[in-house]
Amino acid sequence: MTQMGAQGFSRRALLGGAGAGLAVGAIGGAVGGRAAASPGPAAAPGTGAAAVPFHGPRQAGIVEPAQARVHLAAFDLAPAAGREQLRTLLRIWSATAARLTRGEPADGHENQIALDAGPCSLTVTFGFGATLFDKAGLADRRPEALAPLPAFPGDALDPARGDGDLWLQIGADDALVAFHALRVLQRQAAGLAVPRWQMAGFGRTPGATARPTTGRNLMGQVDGTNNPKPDDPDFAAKVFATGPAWLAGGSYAVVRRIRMLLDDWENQPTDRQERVIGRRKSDGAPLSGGPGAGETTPVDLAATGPDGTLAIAPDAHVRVAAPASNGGAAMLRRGFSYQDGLLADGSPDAGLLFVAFQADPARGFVPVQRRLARGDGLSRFLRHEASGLYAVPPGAPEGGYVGQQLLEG
Ligand SMILES: C=CC1=C(C)c2cc3[nH]c(cc4nc(cc5[nH]c(cc1n2)c(C)c5CCC(=O)O)C(CCC(=O)O)=C4C)c(C)c3C=C
Ligand SMILES: [Fe+2]
Repeated sequence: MTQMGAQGFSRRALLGGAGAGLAVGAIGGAVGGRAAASPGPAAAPGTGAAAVPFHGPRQAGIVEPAQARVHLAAFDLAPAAGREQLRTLLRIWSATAARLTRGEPADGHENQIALDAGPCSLTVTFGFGATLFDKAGLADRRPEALAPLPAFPGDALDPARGDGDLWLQIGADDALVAFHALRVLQRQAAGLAVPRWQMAGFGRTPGATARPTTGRNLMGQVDGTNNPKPDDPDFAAKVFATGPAWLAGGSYAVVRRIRMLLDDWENQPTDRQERVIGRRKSDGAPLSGGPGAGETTPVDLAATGPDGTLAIAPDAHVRVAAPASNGGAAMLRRGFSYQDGLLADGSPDAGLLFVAFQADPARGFVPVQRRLARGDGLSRFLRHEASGLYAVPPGAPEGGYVGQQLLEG
C-alpha cells in the first residue's frame, strides 16, 4: 500500500489537482479547518508555491496526499533531558515547522539549503513513542494503545531502525525542501534529543501523470485505492483517536520498513502478479470486476469466474487485508517507496516505508497484519525489517506547539 486513493482529499485535490495548490496558498482563506499559509516570497508558481498550513486542529501530513519526498526520523531524548527539555524542544520544533511550511527561513540553524524555494507542500508531523513517557516523567499519561506491537510471524526487525521517543514525518514535493527541514530540525535538537534512525522515501511527483491517478509502488501496482475517504461517514472514527484527552483528535502512526524481494517479484508473469494482489496491474481494477471494471469499481470478494473459483483468490492481498476479513479493522495508509542501493548479495534494498494512521492500532494495523503474516500471498515477496508505533497528537493552534496538551494539560 502507499498513496491516497484516486479521488484524493487534499485542499489541492478539492481545487482540481496539483497545480491548484498555488491557489490554496494564494487565496489565504480557511480550507479544511486550517487557515491557509502564505507562501514565502521565493515561491515559484505551481508546485513550489503550494503551502499546507502547520497550525490547525489536526497535524498536517495525515490526510493530505503523500508528497514526492519524505524523511522519516526518530529521536531519543538526550540522556539528561526530561519534561522541561522536551517542552523546549517541541516549542522550537513547532515554531520552525510553522515557518518552514510557510516557505520562510528557519529562525535558528538556517543553512540556506531551500532558500530559493517555496514551501512545496512541506508538512512536518510529530509523534511520540512509548519510551518517551517514562523519560519525561509522564508515565501516567501514556495511552494503553501505545503498548508495543506484537511480534508477527516472519518479522525480521532491526531494533536500531525502529521505535524511538520522538518521530518526525517530513514530506515535501521537493527534495531540497524536505532535506532542509530535516537538517534544521535535527540541528535544533542538539543537547535535547539525539537521532536514532532516519529513512528517506519518495512517491510520484505532482504533474508526472496526465490525469491525477493513485500512485504506484515499486512492485508496479496502483496502491492506495481502497483507503478510507474523508467523506466517508466513519472516516474520523477510523483514523482519529478520541482519548486520552491530550490525544483527542490525534492519531496513531504505525511505521514499517518493508523490503520487497523485487528480483523474485519481477520474475513472475503479470497475470500471476495480479492474482497475488487481486487487482489488475494496468489500472488497479479488481479482478472481480470483469473487463469493463476500473480502479474504483468496488471489490466483490464473493464473485466467481466461469470455472466457479473465486475471482479474487483466497490468499490475494486485497482479500486478506480487507476490513470485511478483519472484523472491520481499517487504517489510512500513507506510505512511500524507498531505495537504498544494493544489499551484499546484489539484490535491491528497496521497498515500502509503510505509514498507516488509525484511531487505535488494536482496531487497525494489528489484526490486519496478523492475518497478512499468515495468509497473504504477497508476504512471500516481502520482508518486514523495522517497526515503530507512535501517538500523533492533535495539531497546534497559532502560538501553540504540538504536544502542549500532554505537557501542560
Ligand atoms: C497491515 C496492513 C498492510 C500492510 C503491511 C500492507 C503492505 C503492502 N501492501 C501492498 C500493496 C497493496 N495493498 C493494497 C491494499 C491494501 N493493503 C492494506 C493493508 C496493508 N498492506 C489494506 C487494508 C488494503 C485495502 C484492502 C481493501 O479494502 O481492498 C493494494 C490494492 C490497492 C489499494 O486498495 O490500496 C495494493 C496494491 C504492498 C506492496 C505492501 C508491502 C510492501
Ligand atoms: Fe497493502
